[in-house]
Amino acid sequence: MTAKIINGKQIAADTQAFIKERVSALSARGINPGLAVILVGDNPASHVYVSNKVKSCGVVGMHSVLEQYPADLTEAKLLERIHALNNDASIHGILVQLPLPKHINEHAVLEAISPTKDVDGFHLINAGALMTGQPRLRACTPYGVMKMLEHSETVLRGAHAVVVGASNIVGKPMAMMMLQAGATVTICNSKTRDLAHHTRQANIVIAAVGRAKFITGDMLKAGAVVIDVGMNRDENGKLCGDVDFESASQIAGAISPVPGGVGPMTITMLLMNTLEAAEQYT
Ligand SMILES: Nc1nc(=O)c2c([nH]1)NC[C@@H]1CN(c3ccc(C(=O)N[C@@H](CCC(=O)O)C(=O)O)cc3)C=[N+]21
Ligand SMILES: [Mg+2]
Repeated sequence: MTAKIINGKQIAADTQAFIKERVSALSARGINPGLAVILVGDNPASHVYVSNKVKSCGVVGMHSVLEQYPADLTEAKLLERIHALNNDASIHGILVQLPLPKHINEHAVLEAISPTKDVDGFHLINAGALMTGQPRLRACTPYGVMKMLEHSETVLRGAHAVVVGASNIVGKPMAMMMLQAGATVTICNSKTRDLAHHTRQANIVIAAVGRAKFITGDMLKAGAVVIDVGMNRDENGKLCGDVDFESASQIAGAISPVPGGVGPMTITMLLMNTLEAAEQYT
């Protein structure tokens, strides 16, 4: 069996076309959605991601501002900037790129962002809203994965989904979204005994462990839908996911690649969240 490819890049392009229409409809009513991205320090990967986010805003006709600060920026200064952006009517979404330098308390920063402008969906209010089944702004990566499952016509209701990884930004919100959609969800973590026993039961596997090519074909049920959230470098420095694509694509029914899978959807759902924030909170 050779798996169908879930093409995140294509789904992202289609979704962006839809976002672009809604942006122009909103602009016609005098509201131009705006995103502020804050980057602290000089992590080269962060620079690439952040410039991609700003570029994507342009593609859908959104306003964006990029604020860059040196690594020694104080937490107080950063909080001051967030408060200013919270009160800036031209800005509907605020994203503080992670990771932050160690001297800055990440939790304090994320909680300082107004929940109505929290387009990452990381604020306690937004995490809690998802948890209690009344989602407001949702974490971009799992939100994007939900769109990928929808586009690949994967049935969630009654299905068994296994999430490998329990982070606050991917694993936990992912599990909540699929649970809400009617799936039976197992959340595995780095300490799970006999992980393959769990993944082999799954109709849907979401790999978000941060270990290159960790999920192999022998760990899958035949025909499973596999979404790879990983972003790693392999032994040759090439970008690769948490799934061993070569073996997994022989067993899976559908699989998302890296690159060209979840990554482009994460950025697209950031735009979607900014649009939703502008539509709902102005
Ligand atoms: N506050 C915050 N929010 C984030 O959403 C956030 C963050 N911090 N810090 C870093 C991670 C990483 N991230 C990516 C998004 C898209 C791609 C992406 O588009 N990847 C392309 C490939 C890119 C390449 O070639 O390097 C793909 O998968 O096809 C990658 C990584 C968002 N993050
Ligand atoms: Mg990808």
